[in-house]
Amino acid sequence: MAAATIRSQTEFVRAGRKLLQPWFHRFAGLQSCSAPHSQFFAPSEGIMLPAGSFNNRVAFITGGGTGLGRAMTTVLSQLGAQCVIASRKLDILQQTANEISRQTGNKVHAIQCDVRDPQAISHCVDQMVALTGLPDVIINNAAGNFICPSERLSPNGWKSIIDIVLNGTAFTTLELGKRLIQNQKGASFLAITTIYAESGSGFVVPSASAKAGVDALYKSLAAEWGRYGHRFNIIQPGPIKTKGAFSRLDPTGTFEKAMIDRIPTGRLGKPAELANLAAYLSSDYASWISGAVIRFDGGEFVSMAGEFNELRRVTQDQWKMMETMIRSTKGS
Ligand SMILES: CCC/C=C/C=C/C(=O)SCCNC(=O)CCNC(=O)[C@H](O)C(C)(C)COP(=O)(O)OP(=O)(O)OC[C@H]1O[C@@H](n2cnc3c(N)ncnc32)[C@H](O)[C@@H]1OP(=O)(O)O
Ligand SMILES: NC(=O)C1=CN([C@@H]2O[C@H](COP(=O)(O)OP(=O)(O)OC[C@H]3O[C@@H](n4cnc5c(N)ncnc54)[C@H](OP(=O)(O)O)[C@@H]3O)[C@@H](O)[C@H]2O)C=CC1
Repeated sequence: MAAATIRSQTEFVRAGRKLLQPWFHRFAGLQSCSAPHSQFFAPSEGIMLPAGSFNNRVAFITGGGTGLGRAMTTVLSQLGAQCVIASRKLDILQQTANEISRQTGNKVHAIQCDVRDPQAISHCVDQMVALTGLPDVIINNAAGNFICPSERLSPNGWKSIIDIVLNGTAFTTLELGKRLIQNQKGASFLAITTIYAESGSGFVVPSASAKAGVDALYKSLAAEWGRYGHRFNIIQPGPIKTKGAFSRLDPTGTFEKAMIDRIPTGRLGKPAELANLAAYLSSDYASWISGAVIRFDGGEFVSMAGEFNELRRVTQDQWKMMETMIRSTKGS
């Protein structure tokens, strides 16, 4: 029975790839997914900041049990922070917390919390205060997403993404912000959005709308709450392979090559690279950075934006021919 299910899932994925392959080649213009020039941009995945940079600090990371949240928690914990991770699935959180604590020697706490529910957030913060006190670092990383033609989207499909991403970030930020203000405690807030928060994107319209809202929320609060000692920054990542993201955005594995092909640095990002940037922005080394929006995408955004960027594919012979044609044109 299990074998039959696995076989049918494999066949389903194969069928999906086959179905999408002609579309993929026609529209992405892909010849090959290999990018030899990525050798110039090899990732450095070691920890960047000096040891102890987060000693005596508490960091709160939503969605810290998996993917990029887990990577950020690992780096902050390695740098001395006491971390608190929160999301819906307590078993996954606890497993991650135990593994990171064991690896770094610093305690990671796991608290169940659905960020869509303001009361659950308030309860989560109560638990955190009892365990660690209020945080110095807050990373709003929890998200939900799936690719879907907008004409297939139900009201609840729209609502589920807006609730996790925009409302979840707002509820978490407001709850913590108010308590920090009351306690006259400064903090660094960081939101993980995405490159298409800026451009918008078809097929992920609820996510694009919610992430754009988060960008506006964080830029606005950077202006308003500096007077309380609070910094607000945003990282907009491009594609970084995690199970959570790629299972919802590239379920057949068809689009990964197209992403790599259009990224000027020729590869996807690595969770550890994002974690180093997040740690820097959350650290005292970045105490003069607030209201910043950092695009972290190997150049993908500008690569997709420029009218003539597809001319990268033109060969030297084709250039020679075109140059001759252009130079031979007289008058307008
Ligand atoms: C590549 C570069 C840019 C990348 C950007 C990446 C951005 C990211 O955010 S990646 C993060 C991805 N991680 C996750 O999504 C993890 C968490 N996700 C989830 O838990 C689920 O996927 C979901 C977001 C759907 C929420 O799960 P929940 O159990 O709360 O909801 P459901 O009851 O399953 O669904 C709620 C309504 O949505 C409809 N729906 C779900 N999936 C789809 C789909 N694939 N297509 C269309 N509609 C979908 C579902 O039917 C429900 O609506 P309704 O039936 O009307 O009740
Ligand atoms: N990977 C990528 O290519 C990119 C990712 N991003 C962003 O990076 C962040 C991390 O994504 P990534 O690590 O890839 O994906 P994951 O799916 O691994 O991370 C999403 C996390 O959000 C948590 N979460 C979802 N819904 C809720 C909820 N209602 N309440 C609390 N927590 C919730 C999930 O935990 P649980 O299920 O336990 O609740 C999970 O840990 C997201 O903000 C995403 O938008 C942006 C651009 C690119």
